[in-house]
Amino acid sequence: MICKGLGLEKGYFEGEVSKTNVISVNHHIPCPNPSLTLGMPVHSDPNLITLLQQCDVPGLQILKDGKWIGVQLIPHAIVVIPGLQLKVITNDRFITPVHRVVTHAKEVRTTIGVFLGPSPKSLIKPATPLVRTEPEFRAFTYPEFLKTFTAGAKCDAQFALNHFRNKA
Ligand SMILES: O=C(O)CCC(=O)C(=O)O
Ligand SMILES: [Fe+2]
Repeated sequence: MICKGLGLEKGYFEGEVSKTNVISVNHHIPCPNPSLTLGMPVHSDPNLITLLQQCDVPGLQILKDGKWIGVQLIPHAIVVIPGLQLKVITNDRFITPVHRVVTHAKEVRTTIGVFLGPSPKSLIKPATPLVRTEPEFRAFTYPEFLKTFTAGAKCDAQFALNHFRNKA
């Protein structure tokens, strides 16, 4: 579906670019005063794409126009979060949302995330059909990206993207 929307050949995201598959279960315990702590800090997912199964307790928020918006709870729906590699490969067409998880005063929140990401040897670069003049990013391997992303234990998406961005 993503390939079709972008005009890329079917199966473009199959193979090395989506070879790693990490399943993570997040168990957010209640916090009597949710203003004191977050369930998960502000971040952008560094992988290719994340598929998230929420439960019936709210908590996930996306930053939009400087405001935190709660992600709606729809029973059995999967939340699709484009990761930073999708932003690079689509040459900035995809937005990788900044998100966080707030705590709930009383309820436990358990979610299941499937994180699809590139294999270590996969070379990440903007897809040629999506580049008009110059690609926005230079080619890199996923381990190179993660090293920059996690430098100083910061998980700073803008820093990592700027590091690999071709300057005008
Ligand atoms: O638990 C959630 O709702 C979101 C988790 C998340 O953003 C992540 O694991 O990257
Ligand atoms: Fe996330």
